[in-house]
Amino acid sequence: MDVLVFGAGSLGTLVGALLARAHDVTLVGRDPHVAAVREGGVRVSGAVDAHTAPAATTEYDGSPADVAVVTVKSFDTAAAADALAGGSFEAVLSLQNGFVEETLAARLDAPVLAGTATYGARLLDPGRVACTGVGRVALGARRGGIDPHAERVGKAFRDAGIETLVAADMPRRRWEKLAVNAGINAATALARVENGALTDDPGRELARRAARETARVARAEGVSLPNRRALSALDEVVEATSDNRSSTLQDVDDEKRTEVDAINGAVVERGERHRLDVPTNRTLADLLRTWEAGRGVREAVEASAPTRQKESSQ
Ligand SMILES: NC(=O)C1=CN([C@@H]2O[C@H](COP(=O)(O)OP(=O)(O)OC[C@H]3O[C@@H](n4cnc5c(N)ncnc54)[C@H](O)[C@@H]3O)[C@@H](O)[C@H]2O)C=CC1
Ligand SMILES: CC(C)(CO)C(=O)C(=O)O
Repeated sequence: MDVLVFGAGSLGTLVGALLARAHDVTLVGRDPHVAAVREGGVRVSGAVDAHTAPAATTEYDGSPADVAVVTVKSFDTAAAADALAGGSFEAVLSLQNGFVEETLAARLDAPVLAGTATYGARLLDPGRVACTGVGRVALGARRGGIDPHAERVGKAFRDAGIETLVAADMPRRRWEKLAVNAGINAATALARVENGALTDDPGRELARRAARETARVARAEGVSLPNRRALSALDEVVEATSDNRSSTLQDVDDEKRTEVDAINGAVVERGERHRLDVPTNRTLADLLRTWEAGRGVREAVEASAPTRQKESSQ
């Protein structure tokens, strides 16, 4: 299978290098990483040991591929879709955080599959990536149901030795992952702690409040996500990744823009559609956006707009 991985950073390089064990893979990324991959391939260390030689480029040339895997940060999705628009793919798979599939689907002709990845990846140096935790890729039709493209892509991932589940309930799974990220990412980034710090109060209850709010918004969106399911997923991930520095904490460490808009910000935005107040997510989003504006990693943004309920009561 011909695979294009668009966004050869931490996750894209790990997944692309592993896929290259069984498929023809081309990474699209930036120098000096691309130059190093061209020179010596990708060395994977940590929980997985591998050395493969995918092709690599800084500019996608429109060559067709069976599947395009998108692994840019959520806020780069529209630009990535524009770059891919000239290509021909049997399917496009997003492994990103956030509800980005619609952005891809609006710009690309190919069927867009939803995916979640609980592998941990960290780009160490150009050409070197660490697998900081073996997780699982879940993928399927973004609106749920059985999809032949998902079956084919899932087989390709499994043939490359990637733990993969082809799921018919991706809407629920994406909201469940969002509840986990809403609970973990901002809290650990703002408190500058590893995920395990959320095992005990006050962090545990803070994370649970954000996750419960997220599950409530999911239900308002017509997705069946009971609080108990969101909270058990949160507990499982906190325990399984207790030594991890969340991706948002890593972004704060590196003084880089975070994915707050795709995580807590998305809960606030979707909640407003249903006149639901989500004070914990709103506060976490406003704090992270304040940090981003203060560090100049994004233009100053308006604080989250007050909910309509508040406006109507004024
Ligand atoms: N790193 C991890 O362990 C995991 C990451 N994710 C998700 O995967 C997505 C990517 O995360 P990371 O890999 O950590 O981010 P990253 O920032 O390491 O990788 C994204 C890469 O895409 C590249 N890129 C962006 N636009 C490009 C363009 N137009 N042309 C070429 N290259 C371009 C960037 O230069 C960067 O290297 C995020 O949504 C994240 O939440 C999900 C699970 C785990
Ligand atoms: C699951 C979790 C929270 C692991 O750290 C993650 O997805 C992230 O850091 O973005």
